[in-house]
Amino acid sequence: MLWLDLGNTRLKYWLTDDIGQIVAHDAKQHLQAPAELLMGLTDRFARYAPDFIGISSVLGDDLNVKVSETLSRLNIPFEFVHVDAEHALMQSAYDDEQLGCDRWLQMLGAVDKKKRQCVIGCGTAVTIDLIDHAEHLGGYIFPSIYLQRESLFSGTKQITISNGTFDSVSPGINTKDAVHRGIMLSIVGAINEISNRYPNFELIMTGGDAHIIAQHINRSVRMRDDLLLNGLARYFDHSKQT
Ligand SMILES: Nc1ncnc2c1ncn2[C@@H]1O[C@H](COP(=O)(O)OP(=O)(O)O)[C@@H](O)[C@H]1O
Ligand SMILES: CC(C)(COP(=O)(O)O)[C@@H](O)C(=O)NCCC(=O)O
Ligand SMILES: [K+]
Repeated sequence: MLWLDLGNTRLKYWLTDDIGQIVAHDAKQHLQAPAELLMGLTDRFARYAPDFIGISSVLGDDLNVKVSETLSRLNIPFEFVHVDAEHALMQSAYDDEQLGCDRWLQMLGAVDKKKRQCVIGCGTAVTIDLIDHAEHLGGYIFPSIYLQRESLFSGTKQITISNGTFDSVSPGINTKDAVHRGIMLSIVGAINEISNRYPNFELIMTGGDAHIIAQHINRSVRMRDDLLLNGLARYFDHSKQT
């Protein structure tokens, strides 16, 4: 199988064998041209001859059409995931016409009907979703640390910071530190607030920036780099059965 995750910043793919083991995977920035990036990967994909392609995309209809055109050349059946608030594995209170398919799949990949869970996706946006015994209660969307920095840079005259590291949440005594630490505190503070409000929810993190953010969280956090892939596998496994 070939699994594709088209996020706002990166295209990730995983090739798996008959028993679900990953035989190849990668993550690449697509610069809003995922179809062109995929075109360059088709030889590689064809060599593994997957029998099916499952896709999660949050890039919208126009780019999805272009991606479909590129994938059609492979002559391998493919299918985009559609969010279903009434899925057998997880019910959701969220408007399923609006819920991002990556958020939903990450939850589907984590959901356990015996648990209370808080799934934190750290990509182009940071998302925090609450699941109570396989019922999605809803969640929150924040700009990532990088988007927050870009908005300060473009919305102010005296903040000219465009690089630096997010390594602390102590008070800054210069602009560069104040910017990076303030941004990190906004996300860490939100996660701490959620974990105070929902003390019995297990914190689960995934996404490109999960490791940077997790360093500043005092509670134990379960890192799950495989959540979206697991969600894709569960989704298509289920749709084959029904
Ligand atoms: N302006 C930026 N500078 C540096 N890295 C960035 C910037 N914007 C995004 N990134 C990186 O891109 C990655 C996006 O994570 P990922 O989980 O792949 O997100 P998405 O699913 O939204 O594409 C993150 O690791 C983040 O560090
Ligand atoms: C919230 C997101 C931008 C996160 O995307 P990502 O950071 O993974 O690229 C995406 O899931 C999305 O576009 N969602 C639609 C809005 C919603 O979930 O309500
Ligand atoms: K957007």
